[in-house]
Amino acid sequence: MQRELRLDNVGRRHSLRGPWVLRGVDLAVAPGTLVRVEGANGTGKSTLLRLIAGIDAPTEGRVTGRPRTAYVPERFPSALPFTALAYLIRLGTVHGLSRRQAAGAAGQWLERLGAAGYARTPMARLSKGSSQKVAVAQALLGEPELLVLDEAWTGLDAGARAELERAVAERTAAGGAVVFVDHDPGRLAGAPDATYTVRDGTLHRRERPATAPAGPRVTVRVQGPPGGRLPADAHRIAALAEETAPGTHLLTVPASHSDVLLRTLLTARPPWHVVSVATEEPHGPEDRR
Ligand SMILES: Nc1ncnc2c1ncn2[C@@H]1O[C@H](COP(=O)(O)OP(=O)(O)OP(=O)(O)O)[C@@H](O)[C@H]1O
Repeated sequence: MQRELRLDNVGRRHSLRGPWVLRGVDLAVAPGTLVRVEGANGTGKSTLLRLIAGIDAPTEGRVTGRPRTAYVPERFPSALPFTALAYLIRLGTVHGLSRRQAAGAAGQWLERLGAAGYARTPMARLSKGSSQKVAVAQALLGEPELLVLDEAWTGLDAGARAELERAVAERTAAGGAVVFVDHDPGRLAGAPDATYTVRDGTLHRRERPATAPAGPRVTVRVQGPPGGRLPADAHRIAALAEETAPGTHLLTVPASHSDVLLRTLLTARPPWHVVSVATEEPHGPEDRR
């Protein structure tokens, strides 16, 4: 993702004289960042996410810098006349993949989300959870520069929930941006670069998370090749990076991001040696970022 998506003085109402759902919204979503959006029921979170995803247009104001975007809506239209795989291949080609690439990516995402067994099931016959996996897969298969997730974890089983957290970490590590709403305050705890609350028809940035728990973190001690510099991707993923001795680095990441960090280090050229991995529970407010 090269540019930041910007919302400038954006407002949305659904009819000419109807109430404004949102007004005066300014937001910049920079490449590589994870943004959480919170707010009480009916305050306009989904409205905002549809504007960010580009499937709805503002009544006033401007949205600029649109990157390649994918979206998991709050309600996914599952009664479609396709099998899960056929639907994903079709969506993949819409996202610019060849049929072959789309089939490969679709199979891979269904496998990762634990839904490979449903590939040939008609969408209309899928359970709510399985159809949610297809909704998630369709957004991930084109490796979007901006991923917009509206309650995307709802209805997923534990394995798929963890896989989606990993996918978010992968997207941001690759320089993409992710904007999400989730009712669980512990979702991707400690990972968002910014948290916003929708309140009174507009967006408020929360400078320091007050209520969201920081969540468990993982510290990874790594040793680089002689004279090696910490890979840039690892720097980006890590919340904290400290060189504790020449060539030895202590990296701290939210637990949801640890797999992606380890993969980045182990697949670096030349690879880094992982000396130790430890999970830390948060201690209290001073531990939050
Ligand atoms: N297409 C529409 N036409 C008219 N009003 C709408 C439309 N879509 C949303 N609204 C109204 O806009 C307001 C905000 O809705 P929105 O779904 O964005 O809230 P939300 O914060 O996502 O809610 P929830 O937490 O319950 O999902 C609500 O009052 C809703 O009734």
